[in-house]
Amino acid sequence: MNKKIAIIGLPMDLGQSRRGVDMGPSAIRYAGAIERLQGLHLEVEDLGDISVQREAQTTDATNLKNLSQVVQANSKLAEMVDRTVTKGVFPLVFGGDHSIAIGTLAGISKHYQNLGVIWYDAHGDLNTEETSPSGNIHGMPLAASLGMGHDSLTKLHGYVPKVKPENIVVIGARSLDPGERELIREKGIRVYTMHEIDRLGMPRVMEDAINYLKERTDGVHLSLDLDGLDPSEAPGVGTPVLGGLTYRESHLAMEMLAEADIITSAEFVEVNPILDDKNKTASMAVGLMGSLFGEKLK
Ligand SMILES: NC(=[NH2+])NCCC[C@H](N)C(=O)O
Ligand SMILES: [Mn+2]
Ligand SMILES: [Mn+2]
Repeated sequence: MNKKIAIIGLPMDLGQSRRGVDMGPSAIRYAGAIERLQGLHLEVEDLGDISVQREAQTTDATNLKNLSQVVQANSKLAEMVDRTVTKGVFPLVFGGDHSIAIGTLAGISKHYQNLGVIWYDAHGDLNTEETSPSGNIHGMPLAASLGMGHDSLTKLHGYVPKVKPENIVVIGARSLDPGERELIREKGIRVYTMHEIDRLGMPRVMEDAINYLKERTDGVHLSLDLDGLDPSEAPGVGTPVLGGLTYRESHLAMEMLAEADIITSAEFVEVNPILDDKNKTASMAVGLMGSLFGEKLK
């Protein structure tokens, strides 16, 4: 794995309806992310937070909430991530709601022929403005990256699509809207729902996912939504869904990714310190980061 890491924060909550995820980057830093990575002898540079314009520049003539602000913030993120990858540095992005994956993927994907994506999440985030039950853009980033949805989201950073359906693996899904299920079926996206994880166990699921991606991709982005974890352990998220992954399973998943050495960029999103219990969810994000970057007990 790349020894040089650049941290980029995007303190944005405009892709969903609850205040608080804009404080995610501070909470993750406060939980000791940088020290943890430095402890692994990695060279870490914190590029700070991207500024977010809260007021709309134009009135959006769509049912997508805060579209112009989300596009503006994501365009800045795409620029920064693009520059980071160009320098040969590993981009590590702290959110913010999950709509920021649109910008992260836009900045990364042009550097690869076949970028793989691991979407670690309770949700598919495969809605478009037609299928979304909420109008919240954080439920749309994976669809947008596939080239589906509103033009200003799909065309962000100047090219479409960012990922191919066969290069995506979703892990931990347990809340999928009807339109998302249809898209998964239609595009043949590989999804390990909680059902497969319970039946096969995390070791087998990760082994499968890693082998699958290794065969077809030349880089893999990890997009980790903390609501993939069970809310009893990770309460600091805006859209909790019961029946989720444990912290232990998630650690194992990260350790297996570290061993396979396939991850080339990552983001940790949806940490909401206002809903959290003593910064526990942010601390879990940091713990998982440790494992992802090769922390070992012996
Ligand atoms: N990144 C997330 N937490 N996404 C939750 C999405 C929830 C729901 N599917 C929606 O479209 O509104
Ligand atoms: Mn998500
Ligand atoms: Mn989610």
